[in-house]
Amino acid sequence: MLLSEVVRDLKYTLVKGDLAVEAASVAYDSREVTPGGVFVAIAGFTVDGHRFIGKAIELGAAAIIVEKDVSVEADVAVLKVADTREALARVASNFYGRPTERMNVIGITGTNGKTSITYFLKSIYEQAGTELGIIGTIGTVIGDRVIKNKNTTPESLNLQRLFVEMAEARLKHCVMEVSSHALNLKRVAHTRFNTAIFTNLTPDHLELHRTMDEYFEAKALLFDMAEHYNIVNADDEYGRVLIDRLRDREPKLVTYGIEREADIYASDIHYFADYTIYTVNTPKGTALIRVNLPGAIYVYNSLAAIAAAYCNRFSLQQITEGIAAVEGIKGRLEVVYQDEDTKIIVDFAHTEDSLEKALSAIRPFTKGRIILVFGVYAADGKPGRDKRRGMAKIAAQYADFAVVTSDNPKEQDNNLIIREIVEGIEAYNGKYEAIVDRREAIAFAIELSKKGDVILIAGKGHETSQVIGKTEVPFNEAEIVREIKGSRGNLSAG
Ligand SMILES: CC(=O)N[C@H]1[C@@H](OP(=O)(O)OP(=O)(O)OC[C@H]2O[C@@H](n3ccc(=O)[nH]c3=O)[C@H](O)[C@@H]2O)O[C@H](CO)[C@@H](O)[C@@H]1O[C@H](C)C(=O)N[C@@H](C)C(=O)N[C@H](CCC(=O)O)C(=O)O
Ligand SMILES: Nc1ncnc2c1ncn2[C@@H]1O[C@H](COP(=O)(O)OP(=O)(O)OP(=O)(O)O)[C@@H](O)[C@H]1O
Repeated sequence: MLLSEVVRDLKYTLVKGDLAVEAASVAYDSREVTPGGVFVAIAGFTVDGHRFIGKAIELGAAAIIVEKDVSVEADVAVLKVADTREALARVASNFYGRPTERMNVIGITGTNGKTSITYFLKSIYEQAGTELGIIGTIGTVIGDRVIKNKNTTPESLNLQRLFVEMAEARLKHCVMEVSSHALNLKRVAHTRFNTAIFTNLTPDHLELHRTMDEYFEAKALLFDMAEHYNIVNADDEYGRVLIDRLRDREPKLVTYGIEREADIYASDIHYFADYTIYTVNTPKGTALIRVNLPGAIYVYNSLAAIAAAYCNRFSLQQITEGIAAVEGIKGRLEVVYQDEDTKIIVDFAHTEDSLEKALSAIRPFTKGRIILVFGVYAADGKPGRDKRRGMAKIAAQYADFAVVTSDNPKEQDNNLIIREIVEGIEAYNGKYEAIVDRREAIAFAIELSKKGDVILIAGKGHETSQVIGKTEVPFNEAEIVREIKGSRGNLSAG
């Protein structure tokens, strides 16, 4: 493709060189530049990509896109733009032939529930005989293939490439999780969304966004991008702020909820230990829904998926069958062990709100105690301390006993993290034991449990490794539970 085509609709100043050259590839990492490629220099959080222009030229770059003044002697084209992250998204979309112009893309943002919604939607599409690709925390799913993503929402260049892979696999529909980081860092700029969904907003990622309002404004960006529908949770405080902003505006606003008036809402909800039954009310009629996951959170998540499917013209029968066909979601209140005495559940809850919701979903069906095994990963500083304190408070108030352990301590001081959590639990008179090694902590909880108790292992969900320092060590909680339990009992999942 000619460089002039690659930079179509990009606002730039041509500092040197000309655009009538072939552009063989695009890279935002100098180490990935190939001969004849375009290198986009990004000033990152750790290093400044402009420092690696020399390296990119050594590897054969034909063009460089920068946002700073640079001096380049080599015979390459240099284009200066206002924001290279935005430029990367434009160039990536052009280079891959603007794939989302021929695709139906549904974007989901919000603190919790995004992954679950992608799986409910995939199932509805499948029941109706249509394939839906997924991009999110669990990876990119294209048919039977799961590709690991470095980020929940990949960098624009990787993202546009994934859309092309979906198109090559003849997928015309994609649902993706859109993180607030991605919106701020322009990873989804120049992606065309048909529908946008807002789940909820509770404290998380405050090390990057600083305040809840900043965090909200980052999420809100998605709702200026969707072309046909904006779907918003009417029961969420920030959802209602968004609704006020989006009402009487294009695209069409569709609300969902349980408590407040909404276009699509649940009534007659009956909660059971492993599933929930409710009536969904839509402008086109009602239907009985069975969700094979417990708790109000999965009523909300399934409602969001139903709203998106409704907007995309699926029938109530297809919707009902699709939701019922989801037997469970990896690491989401997943029962990894059950016998007549104990139930052991693994869940991805890693924020204050999600931990509270996960514990609340389990409580009504627990005859004995809830023993919670958890740690908190959060960087140092006030947002990190607040998160540890907040989750400790929930543990003290909603669990009967907490085994405090490590999550993904990364390069943080694990003992300090655990000490801060323990202080938080003590402040609310909670019962606890602190065991740094997560496997030992799980073993301790199992040893401690008595007939009727439920063990909730929270924080890592579907993840199969633990990051300690810079090392990623294998850590599969379902397998670990099975090993500890040996051949006793009856494994129900994993
Ligand atoms: C804090 C953050 O968001 N960092 C993201 C950012 O990295 P960065 O700015 O630190 O990059 P950097 O290392 O400073 O490098 C700057 C530039 O120089 C380039 N470089 C670097 C070295 C070199 O030799 N040559 C070279 O060209 C790099 O490729 C890069 O383009 O840009 C990278 C490329 O897009 C991202 O992969 C990276 O995500 C990191 C891995 C991350 O952990 N991000 C998290 C916070 C995140 O984005 N999370 C959200 C939400 C998750 C959730 O749902 O909870 C997500 O969407 O994943
Ligand atoms: N609607 C909800 N409201 C609050 N908490 C929820 C909701 N849905 C799920 N959760 C809790 O949050 C955890 C993460 O859920 P899920 O993976 O669906 O969210 P997510 O938005 O994809 O999160 P992340 O971006 O961190 O991957 C679940 O394991 C559960 O404990």
